[in-house]
Amino acid sequence: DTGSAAAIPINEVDIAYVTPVTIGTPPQTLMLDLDTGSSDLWVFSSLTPSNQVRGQEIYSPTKSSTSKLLSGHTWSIRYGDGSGSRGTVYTDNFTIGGLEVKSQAVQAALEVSSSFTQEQSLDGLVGLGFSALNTVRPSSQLTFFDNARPNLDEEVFTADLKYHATGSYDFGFIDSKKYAGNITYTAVQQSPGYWTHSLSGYSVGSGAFQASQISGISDTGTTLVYLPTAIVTAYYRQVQGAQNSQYYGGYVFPCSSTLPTFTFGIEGARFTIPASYINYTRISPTSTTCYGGLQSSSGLGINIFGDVALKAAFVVFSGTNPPRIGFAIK
Ligand SMILES: Cc1c(C=O)c(-c2nnc3c4c(C[n+]5cc6c(C)n(C)c(C)c6c(Cl)n5)n(C)c(C)c4cnn23)c(C)n1C
Repeated sequence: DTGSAAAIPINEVDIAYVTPVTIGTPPQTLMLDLDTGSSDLWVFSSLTPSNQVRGQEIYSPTKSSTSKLLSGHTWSIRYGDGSGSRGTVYTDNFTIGGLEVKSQAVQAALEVSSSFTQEQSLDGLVGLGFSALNTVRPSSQLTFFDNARPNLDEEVFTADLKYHATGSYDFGFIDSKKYAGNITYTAVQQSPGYWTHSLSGYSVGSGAFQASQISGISDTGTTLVYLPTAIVTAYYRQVQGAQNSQYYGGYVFPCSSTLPTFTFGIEGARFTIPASYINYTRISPTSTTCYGGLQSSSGLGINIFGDVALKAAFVVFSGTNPPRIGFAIK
């Protein structure tokens, strides 16, 4: 089997991408954020208190003839930005881009934090990390990818995220029309459950490539890129008027400043993030101060290759044994 679905930016600065999925019988369509940085599939539901729902589509298990309560099971998740949700669990038919998994664990939210309530275009998440990270208890549940794997033509899914445009996620095949040249693969360390791998180094603008192993996670659910302070300061040293603002919680600079590109290495291959991706957003609609798409990972305990980096490449998440991740120019 294979599947292919759109990855649609939810706002004009690609703060997150959502993908239409269908759940249950008859099919209920929700727009979910496919997130390689977590492993819970959770949705706004008919069980979510109405004062926590503001425009989101909801999953109503009672309206689905194929839903089954996974009795006695609960879940609770906290994300890197402090947001979170918790709830109960059903199994139901779940389809992304024509690829169906019967009896997928669908985690119905009983409570969501305010940042989810405020984001009306996001109806939940589909975790595509390793199932070891799933928070359902007493027995953890498998991700959509892990459930689909035995039926996939190839044990892969790919992410083709785009800058200010709709991209795609494919399951079970690698579409050679979506990239140029070769795919460079590198090893993935799957514990504790993220798609953890190393960059082989970086360069700023036209500067020399600095070879160094930088371990981090490729995370489609994180907006920006978080790298070691030494690398980030080297980058913003090239930006007139840049400063690391306590007030704004990161590197900001005059929107009129010229930004260099940022290049990262995967093994021997090189991928360049255009300056426009790193000139992320004005700190407020009328401000002339802009917030950077490259920020420091100090204090996070992990480096995160988020959407600002991933949208500069075609990325193959390979569930082979051992797992690996591949990057190609597009
Ligand atoms: C260690 C870490 C992160 C780890 O991942 C992280 C982060 N970065 N984007 C996101 C997340 C997103 C993407 N996302 C980011 C958003 C921001 C910054 N704002 C203002 C809105 C309205 C957002 C929405 Cl709707 N969506 N989503 C949906 C979730 C659940 C995230 C959790 N964390 N997260 C941050 C900011 N930090 C420090």
